[in-house]
Amino acid sequence: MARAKIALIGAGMIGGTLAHICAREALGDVILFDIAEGTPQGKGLDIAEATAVFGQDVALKGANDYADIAGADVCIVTAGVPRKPGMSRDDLIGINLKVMKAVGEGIAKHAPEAFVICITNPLDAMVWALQKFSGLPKEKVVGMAGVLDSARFAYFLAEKTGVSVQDIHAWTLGGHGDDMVPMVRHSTIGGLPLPDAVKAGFLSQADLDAIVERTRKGGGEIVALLKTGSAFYAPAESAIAMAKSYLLDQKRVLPCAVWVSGEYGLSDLYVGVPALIGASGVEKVVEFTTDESEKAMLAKSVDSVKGLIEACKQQDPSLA
Ligand SMILES: NC(=O)C1=CN([C@@H]2O[C@H](COP(=O)(O)OP(=O)(O)OC[C@H]3O[C@@H](n4cnc5c(N)ncnc54)[C@H](O)[C@@H]3O)[C@@H](O)[C@H]2O)C=CC1
Ligand SMILES: O=C([O-])CC(=O)C(=O)O
Repeated sequence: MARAKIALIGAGMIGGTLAHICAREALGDVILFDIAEGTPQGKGLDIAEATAVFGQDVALKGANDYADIAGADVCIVTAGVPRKPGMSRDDLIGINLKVMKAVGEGIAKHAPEAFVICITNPLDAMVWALQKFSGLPKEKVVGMAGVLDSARFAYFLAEKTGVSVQDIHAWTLGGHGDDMVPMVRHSTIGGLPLPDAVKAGFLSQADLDAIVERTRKGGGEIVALLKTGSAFYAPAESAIAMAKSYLLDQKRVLPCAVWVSGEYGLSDLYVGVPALIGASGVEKVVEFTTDESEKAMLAKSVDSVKGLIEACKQQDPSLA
């Protein structure tokens, strides 16, 4: 079988990391696309030279022309700008919405059959705009945030309790902002829902509350440390998990920003929910039971996403 073709739109910190993982895992041949001349070519060549060390026969190519993404099976979009300390993700709309227009049109023209994973922030609004600008089927355009948010939640729980990250399953719902909803009742340590894990003495309620808060602000914590940009290793790994589920038809259930049509009482927007990803793209949305407090938190998070979508429509009336 021919190798898959993976187009990385944006060859910055996350794009370069994605290319490295794609090559090491031989997920497919990689096109690194960027508007910056030399950056995608340089990163592509650097990683291509590394393939002779780790022994994978994959091709990597840098490009500044959308024609090079032709026929891509997967496009992972990180084009745009990241935030710096003192900024919120929402402050990026002005620049990144314009980038999504160019990227959406490029993908529509050259890779309309691709499964598209958007990472650019503010995530829920940018994936919504990317789907509109590209006109690709909604089940083939998804946003990466929940895999990252729930990975942070799981890691903090593992760090606090000493239990292997492999036996912690954490879930978050909602938009990728500080009011995201870590799902305490549905997340488990060794199979125990977190309230039971507290009763069993794995961690205290105060520890759990602090971890929920730290998860919500996890992106900002890294921005404050790095000072020049935002997280890139964990975001890249998270998008790779989604790409693999599509390419290998793994049918994993992963928290992703997907188009909702009635699930959780929501419709006509992109928001983070558990989604089954297989060869057809988003094949199913999994609906957790939600109690009154979870419903209220989700509603607040969704309101933030709706506000961002309104801001996009005001900036670009073609989206209205
Ligand atoms: N959804 C999530 O969970 C996360 C989202 N992000 C977001 O991902 C985005 C990328 O982050 P990084 O890779 O760290 O940024 P970066 O600045 O290292 O890379 C962005 C790249 O996009 C390129 N670019 C800018 N305009 C472009 C255009 N019109 N067409 C093609 N390429 C273009 C730039 O030249 C640059 O190489 C940011 O918006 C950031 O906020 C970052 C972490 C997590
Ligand atoms: O916080 C940021 O700006 C980048 C991001 O979305 C994350 O790391 O969760």
